[in-house]
Amino acid sequence: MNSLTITRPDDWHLHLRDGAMLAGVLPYSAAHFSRAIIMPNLVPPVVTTADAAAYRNRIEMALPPGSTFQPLMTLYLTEATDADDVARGFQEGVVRAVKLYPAGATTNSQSGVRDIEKVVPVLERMAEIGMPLCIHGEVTDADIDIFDREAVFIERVLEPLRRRVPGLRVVMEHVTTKNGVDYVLANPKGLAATITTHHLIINRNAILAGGIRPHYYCLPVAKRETHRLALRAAATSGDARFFLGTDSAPHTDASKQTACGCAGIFSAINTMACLAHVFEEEEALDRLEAFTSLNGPAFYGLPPNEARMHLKRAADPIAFPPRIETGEGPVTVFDPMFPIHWFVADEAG
Ligand SMILES: NC(=O)N[C@@H](CC(=O)O)C(=O)O
Ligand SMILES: [Zn+2]
Ligand SMILES: [Zn+2]
Repeated sequence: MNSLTITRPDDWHLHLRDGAMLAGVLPYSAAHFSRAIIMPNLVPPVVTTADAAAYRNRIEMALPPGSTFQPLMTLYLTEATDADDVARGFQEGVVRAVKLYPAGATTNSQSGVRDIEKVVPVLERMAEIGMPLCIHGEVTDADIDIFDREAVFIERVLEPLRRRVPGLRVVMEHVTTKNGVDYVLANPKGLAATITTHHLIINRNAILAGGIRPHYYCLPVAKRETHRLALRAAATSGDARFFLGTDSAPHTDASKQTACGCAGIFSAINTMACLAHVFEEEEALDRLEAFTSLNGPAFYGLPPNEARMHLKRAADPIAFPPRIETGEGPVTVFDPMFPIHWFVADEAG
């Protein structure tokens, strides 16, 4: 197959940052995606509906002229989050979901939640009104091995939390393990997971074998091959509980290529091309649309986009830029380590 037409995709997990970085990266997401769930881990984080409305406005101001890209806003859950503010934001359509970061789990998560009991009233309110909770599912205990943190989180935090607040709709963000996939498969109601492009492509060897490669370091960290294969099977299965969240997370090269580099992979530019490659490899091109364009809207209670996207396969590999320039400095683009022949034939403005 050399071309494919799908419903225009959405990105259900995206970091756009703010200021000069926002201006530098936003056009790439807006060129391919109609909507995206925007992560709230700014400094300081997006914690109130007013913060979310102001951030949405800054995103809209940074859009290329004529773009119809729609940012779907989230709130960063803290132990001081006000349930009334959350409910108001959801009912007014300003806020689509709340994001739970365990304190210290990832980039800018210092204000995250330490004691789940403290946020139970907010979670109960969300369950009542049908508002989804997006979770960065890793424990932060120093004595838990970094490669085990997702699996341990499911057992120790996620399962008890879901029992404590039945009816809460949960998205396990960027699942990276077979444990995560199996947990979703075993729980038919109110649970879904996003999967990133890069976790379908790299395993942990990409970061560590033959030299340390900071541009493959992200959180949750890529795991061993068996996990990558489980993620591929889930993403290409067509199962409505799995959908795309690129977790495109730009950091400048200076902040990644250093003794203590930031976690995050910037993939907005070539995500759709990489995904077409992966789904072709898995003989599942007919299920790409479910993963990128249908399952996410269904979970979030939104209609799929009316617009279409045309993907084409070129005879020669596509030359994606190795990095982009932003007002904050260069940002390296995800390199899948294989030639990509697919490209998006109709980029939006
Ligand atoms: N994924 C990452 O490695 N980094 C994200 C944070 C996150 O999604 O955990 C970031 O904001 O840089
Ligand atoms: Zn995360
Ligand atoms: Zn993220």
